[in-house]
Amino acid sequence: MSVAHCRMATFRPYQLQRSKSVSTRLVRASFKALKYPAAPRTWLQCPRSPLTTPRPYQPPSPFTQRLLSTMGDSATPEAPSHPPVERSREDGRERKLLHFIYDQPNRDEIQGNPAKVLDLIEEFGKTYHFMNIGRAKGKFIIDIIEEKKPEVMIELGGYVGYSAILFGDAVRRAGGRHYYSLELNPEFAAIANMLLELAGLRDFVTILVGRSDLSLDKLFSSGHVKHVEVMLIDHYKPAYTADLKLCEQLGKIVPGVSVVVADNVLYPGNPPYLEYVRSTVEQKREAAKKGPVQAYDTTNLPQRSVGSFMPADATPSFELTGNPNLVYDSKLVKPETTRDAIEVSRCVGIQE
Ligand SMILES: C[S@@+](CC[C@H](N)C(=O)[O-])C[C@H]1O[C@@H](n2cnc3c(N)ncnc32)[C@H](O)[C@@H]1O
Repeated sequence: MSVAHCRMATFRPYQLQRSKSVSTRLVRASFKALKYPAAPRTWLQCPRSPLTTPRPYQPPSPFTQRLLSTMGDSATPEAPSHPPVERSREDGRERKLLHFIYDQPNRDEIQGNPAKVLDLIEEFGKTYHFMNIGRAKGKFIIDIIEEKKPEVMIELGGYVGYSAILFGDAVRRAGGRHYYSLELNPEFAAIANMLLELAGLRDFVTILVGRSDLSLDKLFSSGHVKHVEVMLIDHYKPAYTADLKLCEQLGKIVPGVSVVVADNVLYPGNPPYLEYVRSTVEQKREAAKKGPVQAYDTTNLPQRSVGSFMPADATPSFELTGNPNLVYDSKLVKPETTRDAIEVSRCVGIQE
């Protein structure tokens, strides 16, 4: 691998500091929202003794506001002056799922049975929409797991653990050693851990909470993961290309070994990612002449995707060039029953 194209990531302590303070504020905000769920306006206006008067409401900083606006009412530290708004996807459905599953009368039969936990997630998914990959697209990924028999599989974007249960079980059955699920939202991670526990996969699957790029860097630098065998990308749409480039420039994409699967490439779609994995080496070398970039490519991405999960002006934690010399055999795989598809990119060579 050429040294010129394989610059190590430049770590910026500023980025880490920023993400730490934001997560601290998020936790505080979540507790505040839980403590004062739906207090009427008069609640704030009641005369109080100086000892019990709440501190004047401090609005969050603009950065935190933008981050929180991507995460739903339960995380928004608004002054408790009006009832929470019911918005789709932000109505606590993930917590309701946990109660639904843990309230099953036959929990002893479910314990240790990944298929039964998946069935229950799907059953509850008839009432609420969940962002799970589903069985139809999942079947193709299970085929890849059975073919490649990865020792370790990584997923970017774990949500409530559906894909970690589906593919973690498949990796274990194929003789693998471990599954890492990288998830930004600690509440989703906590729910996923409870469902993994019920599925009997808690020891096999580790959820890393935080930004995927920082977690990937940690996994590689700690030696827990030597290189990418099978990786599912299913998280912040602008980060698909950035995180793949990070793996490339750290030397973790290996010809003949690494298979990268990206979800939602048709709906909501990910044109910059498809363009990157389908480009020739010459096209990528030309683009890389600009030098390392520390920004997400959001060209032709739906605005909704750019503002989901992360603030719309978020930037990667590292300067990125990728490795333009890597050659992929990249194909769309679309089940008949879904309108969406996955992109399966196999690294097949390195062009010097
Ligand atoms: C589509 S869902 C994942 C669904 C899951 N793979 C499944 O099929 O069950 C996307 C998840 O990615 C997480 N996410 C978004 N941006 C992220 C980031 N930068 N790092 C890690 N996780 C992220 C979100 O919190 C959300 O839970």
